[in-house]
Amino acid sequence: EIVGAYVVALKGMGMKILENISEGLGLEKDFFANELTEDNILTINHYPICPDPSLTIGLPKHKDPTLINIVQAPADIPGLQLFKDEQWFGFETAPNAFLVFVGNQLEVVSNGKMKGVVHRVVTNSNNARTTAVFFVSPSMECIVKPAKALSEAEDCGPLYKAFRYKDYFDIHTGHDGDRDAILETYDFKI
Ligand SMILES: O=C(O)CCC(=O)C(=O)O
Ligand SMILES: [Fe+2]
Repeated sequence: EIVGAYVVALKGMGMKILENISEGLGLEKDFFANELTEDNILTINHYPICPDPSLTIGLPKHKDPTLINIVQAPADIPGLQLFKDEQWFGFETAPNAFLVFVGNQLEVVSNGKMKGVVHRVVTNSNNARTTAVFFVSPSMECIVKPAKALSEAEDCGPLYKAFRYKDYFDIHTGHDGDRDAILETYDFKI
């Protein structure tokens, strides 16, 4: 019952965030209120205490295969790291804050205006860490492509090819979210 209410609230928050993003991108407010956001999954990740964090990683380097991910993580136990300028860095979060990650599908739909964030989770030797991650994804049959309004408005044309989400997802899971493998398959031009 509680998880059900939590998921409904997360979906509502996700759609609100996407409404604001569509507005920021200059798209209609309800641009994402369709099969682009139809598939929603709540996962719980548990990272046990690791005696020697140099030997193992919690979650390897990846970009999320979704439109957005909403992460609730304990503020006082570090773990998440972002990859920027060829290096990893951790960051602090506020208590009870949600982290919103841009996934690959939002990168495609926004025609590259928003970039999927490369991240990983490291382990630590002092505390176990548990996080809740809500995935907002297209349905498997959804055709994902750059929003026409964006590719036409700037004369740059679509920077990504259209694809069926299931085809993308199968490659993503087969390559652990490896960016290059996905870019190669879809001939992304960036
Ligand atoms: O557990 C976390 O801190 C992040 C998890 C994550 O990146 C994911 O599930 O895609
Ligand atoms: Fe992730």
